[in-house]
Amino acid sequence: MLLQVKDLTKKFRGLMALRGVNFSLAKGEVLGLIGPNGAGKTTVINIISGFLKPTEGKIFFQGREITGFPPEKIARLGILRTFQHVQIFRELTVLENVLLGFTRHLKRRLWHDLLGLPLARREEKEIREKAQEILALLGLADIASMPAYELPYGKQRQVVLARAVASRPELLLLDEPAAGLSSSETKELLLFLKKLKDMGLAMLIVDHDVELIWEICDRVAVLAFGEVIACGAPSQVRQDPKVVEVYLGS
Ligand SMILES: Nc1ncnc2c1ncn2[C@@H]1O[C@H](COP(=O)(O)OP(=O)(O)OP(=O)(O)O)[C@@H](O)[C@H]1O
Repeated sequence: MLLQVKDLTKKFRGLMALRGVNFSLAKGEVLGLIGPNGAGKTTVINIISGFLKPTEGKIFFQGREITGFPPEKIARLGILRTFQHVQIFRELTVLENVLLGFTRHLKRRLWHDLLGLPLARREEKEIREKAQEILALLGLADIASMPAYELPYGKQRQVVLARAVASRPELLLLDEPAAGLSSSETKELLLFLKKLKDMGLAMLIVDHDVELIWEICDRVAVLAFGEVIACGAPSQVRQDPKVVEVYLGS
């Protein structure tokens, strides 16, 4: 298993936000996490990515326990999260934004720059080529030299995801990727996420757009009042009477 979440509990003062949450995610798998407002979805993402510590429970990544590790360390291990609000460098071009995604792999870079060694120039050329490759693969090549602020919101979302891909994560945690998008932008996002899936990237996706979730996810876990009330293939989960009652019915 790539990721295992075991008996996760989170208390915020008097409030039990999570009560014994269990689920796992295999390599290359796309898992959806849905549920009503306040169910605890963002809290799960915050704990996996190290932004919050659980009250109880453990997180394992590639067989290693990572519970309570700081966010930078978790990111270095290959778990990358995106936020509900787009975090983009508005003045930089699309290509430059994607180039920044490579910094996780640029350990030697600074020294070679300082010493003026040819390796730095060679490495930079290689990275530019790789960034162009990613943009081409994701259908963003034609906007590579545009400044990010000129792009519509939906495209900015895609650029943020392309930058995440450039850092070669093992697992992407997406917090409401479709929030604020129009229905045509959401359709475009779905195609984009399918490309990431075809690259073999594992993803945990939290979103209220259930159509997007049914389309892209291999399995879906439903959270209500801090508990997983159903987990399985989209076709099963969407017909589960409990899920219909607490989430879909409304
Ligand atoms: N830092 C915090 N301090 C206190 N309570 C919190 C904190 N973060 C979340 N909560 C509470 O924990 C519960 C779960 O919140 P969470 O944001 O994880 O839900 P969610 O399923 O992501 O909801 P939404 O779909 O509305 O984003 C809510 O009752 C929320 O008010």
